[in-house]
Amino acid sequence: MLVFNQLSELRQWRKELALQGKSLAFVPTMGNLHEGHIKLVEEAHKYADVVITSIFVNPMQFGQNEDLDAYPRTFTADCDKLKAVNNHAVFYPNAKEVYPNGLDAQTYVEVPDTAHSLCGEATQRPGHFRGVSTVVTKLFNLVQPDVAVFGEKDYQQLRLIKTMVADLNMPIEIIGVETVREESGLAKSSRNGYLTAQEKTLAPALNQALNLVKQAVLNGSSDIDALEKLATEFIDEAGLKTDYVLVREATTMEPIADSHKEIVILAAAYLGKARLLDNVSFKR
Ligand SMILES: Nc1ncnc2c1ncn2[C@@H]1O[C@H](COP(=O)(O)OP(=O)(O)OP(=O)(O)O)[C@@H](O)[C@H]1O
Ligand SMILES: CC(C)(CO)[C@@H](O)C(=O)[O-]
Ligand code: BAL
Repeated sequence: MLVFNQLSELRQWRKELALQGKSLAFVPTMGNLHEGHIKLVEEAHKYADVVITSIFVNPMQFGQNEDLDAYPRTFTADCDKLKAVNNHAVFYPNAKEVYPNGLDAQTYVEVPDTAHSLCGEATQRPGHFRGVSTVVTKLFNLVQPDVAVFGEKDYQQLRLIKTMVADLNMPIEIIGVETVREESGLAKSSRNGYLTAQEKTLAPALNQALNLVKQAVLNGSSDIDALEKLATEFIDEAGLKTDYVLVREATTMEPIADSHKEIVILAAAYLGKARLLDNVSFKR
């Protein structure tokens, strides 16, 4: 498996691939890989001749009091996992090369609706989505993939990338992959590593709450405020602290109307040192 630290090495390799007429699929990650990431790599193989994964803990998407320094960095173990699924190349740049003019550079990418108005993220993680759209644009410029693969676990992120790629005419197909879960229903996530054994037994309540609301919507419940409140109470009573529960139209993520058939329920909650995210989407 090839490992590129330097942007110049990556660019040279990319040119050679193009000359060979090979297509390229890209899996962006922040490392500390688990079965969710590995599923993305396996899916990526279905769409292109060659698969490249990036490992980059992007400073721009972390808030001031977030876990940038504590974020788990496990490069050697990550490479072993990637080799085992025939990932061809790893892009592992340093922050100075990705941000040559620092984090206060004048140019950034923002998808305003997602960055500012959705799902409480604007209040809980200001600047987070601007950091994601900016770094994903940089990574796309560097890697120049034909296809890029993202997890549905980060539902708003996936919607944001799809909107950005369409708005900016980026010639990249975006593939979403279903969330990989523990047997308990808990969505796999790098930050689950922050949970104690005791907290891990509480964490599945987030997914249980989503399924409760899903079932109620399928049974014809239309009092969305009451359903969001019910789920919030369920999560809080289990010992987590709800950030938000929102029942939305699946593509636009607007509040739902009777005409909407595709629904997503999004939730985030704090537990110990972790902030857990989950969602379920379905047709009614
Ligand atoms: N359980 C999962 N199933 C499928 N895809 C996932 C899962 N967890 C993460 N991904 C996807 O992997 C990609 C990289 O995510 P990232 O490296 O941030 O991992 P993470 O587990 O989401 O980490 P964190 O706990 O920091 O949110 C993203 O596209 C993300 O949606
Ligand atoms: C897409 C991403 C790699 C950008 O840093 C990150 O937000 C993630 O891991 O989901
Ligand atoms: N998986 C999303 C990356 C983040 O929370 O910063």
